[in-house]
Amino acid sequence: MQQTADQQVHNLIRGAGKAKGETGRAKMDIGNVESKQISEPIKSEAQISHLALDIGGSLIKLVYFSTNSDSSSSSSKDSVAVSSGNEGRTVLQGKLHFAKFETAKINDCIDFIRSKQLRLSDCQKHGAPAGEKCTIKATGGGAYKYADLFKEKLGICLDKEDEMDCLVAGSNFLLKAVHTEAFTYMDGQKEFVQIDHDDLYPYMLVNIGSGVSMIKVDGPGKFERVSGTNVGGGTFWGLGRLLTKCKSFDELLELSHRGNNRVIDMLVGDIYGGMDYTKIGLSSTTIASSFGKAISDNKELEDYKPEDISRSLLRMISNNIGQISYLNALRFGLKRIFFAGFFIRGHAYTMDTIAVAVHFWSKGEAKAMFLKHEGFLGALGSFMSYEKHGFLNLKVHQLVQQSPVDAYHGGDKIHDPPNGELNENRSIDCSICLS
Ligand SMILES: Nc1ncnc2c1ncn2[C@@H]1O[C@H](COP(=O)(O)OP(=O)(O)OP(=O)(O)O)[C@@H](O)[C@H]1O
Ligand SMILES: CC(C)(CO)[C@@H](O)C(=O)NCCC(=O)O
Repeated sequence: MQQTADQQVHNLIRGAGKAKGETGRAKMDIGNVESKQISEPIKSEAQISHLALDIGGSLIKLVYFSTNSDSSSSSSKDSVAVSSGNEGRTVLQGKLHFAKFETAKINDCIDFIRSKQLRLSDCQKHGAPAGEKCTIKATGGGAYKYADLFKEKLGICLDKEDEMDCLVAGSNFLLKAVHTEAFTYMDGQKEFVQIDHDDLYPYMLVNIGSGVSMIKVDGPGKFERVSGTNVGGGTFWGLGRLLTKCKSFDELLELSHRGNNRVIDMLVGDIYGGMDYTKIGLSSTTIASSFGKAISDNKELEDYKPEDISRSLLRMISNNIGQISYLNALRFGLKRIFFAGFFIRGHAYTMDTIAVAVHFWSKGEAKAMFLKHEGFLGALGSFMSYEKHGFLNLKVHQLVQQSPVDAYHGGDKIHDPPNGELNENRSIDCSICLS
């Protein structure tokens, strides 16, 4: 059922603890979380509950709730018993936090969770029958692949949630609850999009992870994965690594800033002697063939600058995804396409290329939009699926651009994306209501 504007922040989430008869709180600490310093001393205390995971082909995403701990580590100070509409329930004020790790470095993620002291004993302390394992919600292929590893190393069972369900739940939640979530990006201009909650559906969700999923969303829990492509973020990073010898995704992305794709791409003008092909609407600067110049240049790979290769590759993949997305939106008459997934990284050139592709192929009819919490849809959806096990009501107060906790936030500390967006560092002020 669609929520009204006033109701939308009261998404009902049930905590796993309810099923076990506990209060839904587990005592955990926020530590120094530079992944290489996981075992460093804990810097600050906070009550953390309801950790959820999305374990993808490239990255592991974590979403967790912590109570405010600025003044005290006492849970009673942070939790507020609220009367109207919440009789008999405990309301915890706090933040939703986001962190990520490379899937190839899953042990860093496990160490991070361990540093939060999410212990089996906490689950049992709060009422889990002896012998019953501590469980956390998890989605993505890794929830299956790494289930035994989590059990073995942390004694934690992964309670698996469907990846597409979680992506859609996360997307619907963000679009309704965070009013500066969606934005357009064109010619270097970012513009926030006001979402009309009564006119959100249908829309196309394109999640660009390692691979790409295109999902037609018709309502809460109502969706169909209508297409996908294996040419996605994994392709950019994988091919880019081989072609440039870059050591990290961010280095590859960074390189693309300085590159000139025209050195490698064959343009319409290269074929038409510098002229436009006006009759079919192609300007001389349109890319006729990505990497096409490499066939005639008589150059070896080493003769090309890594930055030019990176830029051509990024352009090729972003353009292709934009085009396929639009063609699928066209199949279903969808005008709004939201792009998410960690491939985007709030990166100007990527967003611009996708937006131009959608604009070009739709002749301005369809609109590409991007999400601030782009890479965390699945993890958020996973977090929200706690509703299946108990009562927990999540209320978002506001989006905080840069949380104080960010100074020691989790995950692999990476360079700031070029446009200054720190997507994995955002936290959301909210409260959860336990009953
Ligand atoms: N620090 C990083 N390390 C590796 N890849 C990164 C990084 N930052 C962004 N990326 C990009 O994000 C992609 C992964 O995005 P995302 O986490 O949304 O997908 P995933 O869940 O890993 O993949 P899938 O859903 O296909 O299993 C990578 O393939 C890469 O293009
Ligand atoms: C396989 C998944 C769903 C895993 O997240 C993703 O990587 C994806 O959508 N890949 C594209 C597969 C395809 O439709 O061709």
